[in-house]
Amino acid sequence: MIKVAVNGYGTIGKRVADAVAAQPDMEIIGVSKTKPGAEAFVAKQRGYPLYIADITKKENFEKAGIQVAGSVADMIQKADIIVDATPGGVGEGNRVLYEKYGKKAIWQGGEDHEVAGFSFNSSCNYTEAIGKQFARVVSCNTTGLCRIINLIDSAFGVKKVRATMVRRGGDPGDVKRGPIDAIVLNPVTIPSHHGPDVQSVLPNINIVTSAMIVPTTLMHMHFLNMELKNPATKEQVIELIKAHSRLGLIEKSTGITSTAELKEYACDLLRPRGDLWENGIFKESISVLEGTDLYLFQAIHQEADVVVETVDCIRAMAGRCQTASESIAITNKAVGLTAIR
Ligand SMILES: NC(=O)C1=CN([C@@H]2O[C@H](COP(=O)(O)OP(=O)(O)OC[C@H]3O[C@@H](n4cnc5c(N)ncnc54)[C@H](O)[C@@H]3O)[C@@H](O)[C@H]2O)C=CC1
Ligand SMILES: O=C(OP(=O)(O)O)[C@H](O)COP(=O)(O)O
Repeated sequence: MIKVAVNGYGTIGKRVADAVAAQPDMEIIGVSKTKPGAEAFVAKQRGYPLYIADITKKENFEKAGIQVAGSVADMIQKADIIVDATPGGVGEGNRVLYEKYGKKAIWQGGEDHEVAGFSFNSSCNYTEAIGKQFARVVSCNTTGLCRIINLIDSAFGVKKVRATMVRRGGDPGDVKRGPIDAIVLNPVTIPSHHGPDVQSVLPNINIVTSAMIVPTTLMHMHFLNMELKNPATKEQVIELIKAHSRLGLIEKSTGITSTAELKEYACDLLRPRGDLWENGIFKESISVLEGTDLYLFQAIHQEADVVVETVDCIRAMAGRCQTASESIAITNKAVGLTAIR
């Protein structure tokens, strides 16, 4: 069993912990928090040993009835690999600890590519991660972009991508975030950071992105245009999407034309936490104009899509599966991911 620690048991960390615990070849040896709170109680209920960043705060946890297994340094020493899901910018400072104990570590998309020197997406560069000490799973938006762009590029060649991201303001539990009543250009400059981030995984893709933030918490929405090198038909694109286990297709007959209805659908399908690990591509939006001009809308569940990628990244770095398809199949089966059709 691969011994996995999750440093930072928040929105992403708690999902990664459950996904790892569900795998046949991995186990959670500990998760970490800074303060006692609802997520610490969830960790206790799940039976994950809880470690804390600042051991002098141990009493605060114990007073709240939460047992502390030790410090983050203790946790790291017990693990084969650490998933760092601390808030963006915090994880970079943890690298010295992972180096000190000679451990493998995976960061999330809030950190810069340079923190690991390697950015990961299961469908695009799984084999490059095999045996690596450090990797970064790209952000939720970049993950959603990489999946579809790489698929289309492999089949028809992509000359140029233009994409606009309508980003959720914060996660459902992020009560202090906004905006409450605005569409914020974020960033106001073009290109946004998403294009270069896609290129950290797919260096040969010519891409320009722009982004804004809106007052919603459920999902992001992407508008994508890909100029193709070779002609394609709408039907061919749909067949390719259907064959990809992490690209979901939203049929007209569902009546779903929004993130809210899509999230409700995922909840009604009894996905854990209503998580949509796959891209939600609106079938009706797929259009190929003049043979080489592909357009589509896709919804991305920011809290979920990177979770399954992180599990594959663990398996690749541990050297357990030599191909992406093998690892993706194990991960999907263990969490119960069958892409929506
Ligand atoms: N929330 C999202 O939609 C997505 C987040 N990401 C990335 O995932 C990473 C984590 O983000 P979230 O889960 O949203 O953050 P979060 O704020 O929900 O969770 C972070 C957790 O880390 C803990 N923490 C803070 N400092 C710590 C420290 N020094 N040591 C140990 N634990 C510490 C906090 O108590 C909290 O439980 C970031 O890099 C973010 O950019 C990536 C994709 C989507
Ligand atoms: O990494 C993300 O988005 P991004 O790809 O737009 O940077 C996640 O949705 C987290 O974004 P946040 O930094 O707004 O919490």
